[in-house]
Amino acid sequence: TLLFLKKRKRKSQDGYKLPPGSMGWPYVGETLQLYSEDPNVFFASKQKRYGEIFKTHLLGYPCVMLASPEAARFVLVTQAHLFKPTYPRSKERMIGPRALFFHQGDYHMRLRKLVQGSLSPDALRGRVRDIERIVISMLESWVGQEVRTFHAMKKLSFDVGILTIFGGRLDERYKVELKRNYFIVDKGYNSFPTYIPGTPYHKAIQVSKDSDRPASSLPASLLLYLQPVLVLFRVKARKRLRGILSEIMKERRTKGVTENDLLGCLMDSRDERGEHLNDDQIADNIIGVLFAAQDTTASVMTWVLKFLHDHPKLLESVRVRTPKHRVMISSRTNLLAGTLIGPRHRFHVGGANGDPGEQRVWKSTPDMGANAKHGSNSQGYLIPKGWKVMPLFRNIHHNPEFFREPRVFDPSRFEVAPKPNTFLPFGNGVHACPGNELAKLEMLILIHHLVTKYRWEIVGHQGEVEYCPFPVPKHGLPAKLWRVAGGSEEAGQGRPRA
Ligand code: HEM
Repeated sequence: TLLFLKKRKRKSQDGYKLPPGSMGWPYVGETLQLYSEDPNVFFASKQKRYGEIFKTHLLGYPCVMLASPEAARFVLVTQAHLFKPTYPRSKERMIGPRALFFHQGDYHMRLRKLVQGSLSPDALRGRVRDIERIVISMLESWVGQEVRTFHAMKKLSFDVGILTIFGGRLDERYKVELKRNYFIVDKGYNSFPTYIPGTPYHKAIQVSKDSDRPASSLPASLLLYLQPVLVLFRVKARKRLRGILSEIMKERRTKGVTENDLLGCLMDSRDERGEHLNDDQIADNIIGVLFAAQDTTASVMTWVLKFLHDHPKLLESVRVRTPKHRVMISSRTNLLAGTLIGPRHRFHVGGANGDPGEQRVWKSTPDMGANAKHGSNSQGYLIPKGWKVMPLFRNIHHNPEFFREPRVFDPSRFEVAPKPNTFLPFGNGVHACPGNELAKLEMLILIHHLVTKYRWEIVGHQGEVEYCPFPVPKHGLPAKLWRVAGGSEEAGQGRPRA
């Protein structure tokens, strides 16, 4: 049973104690261990050793990790009011402290309603054609070239994010400037800023994974010395993003434009006292949604390409079903993942190899880290005030008790609905993802066009996973794409010669 204690004094009376676990070294705790090994292995080995609730010390904070569905629900839903979402300060600064992720209570609810409204199936109905246009243009620009799938998908989800936020009429020069500055900020956002050899951040700046970013051609040692300059560069890019948003808002106000996109909803909103949101509040939330919409969706779409490629029978059955549902994409937007491709072939959002939602916990947008406001007790353990609490979606999704052979890609597992609270790709409770319908729509449109008009080949050996921090196939899954007529290899131009 889940109880909570208002006062730590009761701890000794009731005999509640801290969960088992290790706090590691003074100050650094177990941070280096987490960052120098596969996070799957790190958390799975802890769970194996200490059970579903364990303590550790990461990034300077004592933490309690929750790998049980009931304990995660306790923090996210039933006792959510006892926990305050927190992020590393560097990330809060990058996104902007007024973004909804960092808040609880009335301000959070007000913003959440606005964001949710502009991402609802009703609002998305008018965006389908534009999303299709973006998807087709991305796929056509890929034909005949080797491209890292993850980067292509990042660009796709960025463009869809811009469409949802600013509608279909944003001036091209604004789009170019937003993209240029956003990707500079993004580069630093997901890295753990340390120069300690062996850590992913250190490796990332030694061997850039990003072929289309200019810094990658610089020698590693020079990059190390350039880090403080790069940080300043990012701060400048964040300021520039804010500046562009001000210009767009000013232009709309001068011209008296009212739009039903996210920016329009935020600009028009008034609270019960008739007060508008100020420009800082609007800007932080726009930048926040851009971040939340990007690597999450891009990493899932990268896995979709990989799994369809690796499972030709699945690809064929998706192709055969898709034309029947083609009309549905343009006429309805209340599609759920799986509707288009049939229940038998539902994708496990988050993939068998990881869970983008949970990656947020440590290194990305909406972090599940929470400060227990009171000493609280989960399944008989004490969570002292000020400790971070992290629901571990990854461990829950990989628990063989809930998902047989969890690491095997087997979409048929979803023919039977998962047990309650065991499958949470979009989170749970008041902070659950308001962009889930858009993400599913975007994926459906991509899958539809991919399987009906294109085939692709993965370049190089692909077995390993890297964390950016979302799990993606190594090097972002380099792949070549070509067109096929009628969706079948035989009828089309066929595989291009190398
Ligand atoms: C496959 C893609 C996606 C996945 C797996 C995903 C997952 C999640 C998860 C797990 C959360 C909850 C985090 C928490 O509880 O703190 C979340 C929150 C959020 N997501 Fe998504 N997301 C995706 C796509 C999107 C998109 C496309 C958008 C917007 C266009 C979006 C906007 C947001 C926002 C604004 C929040 C914060 C909500 C709040 O704090 O109230 N997400 N997402």
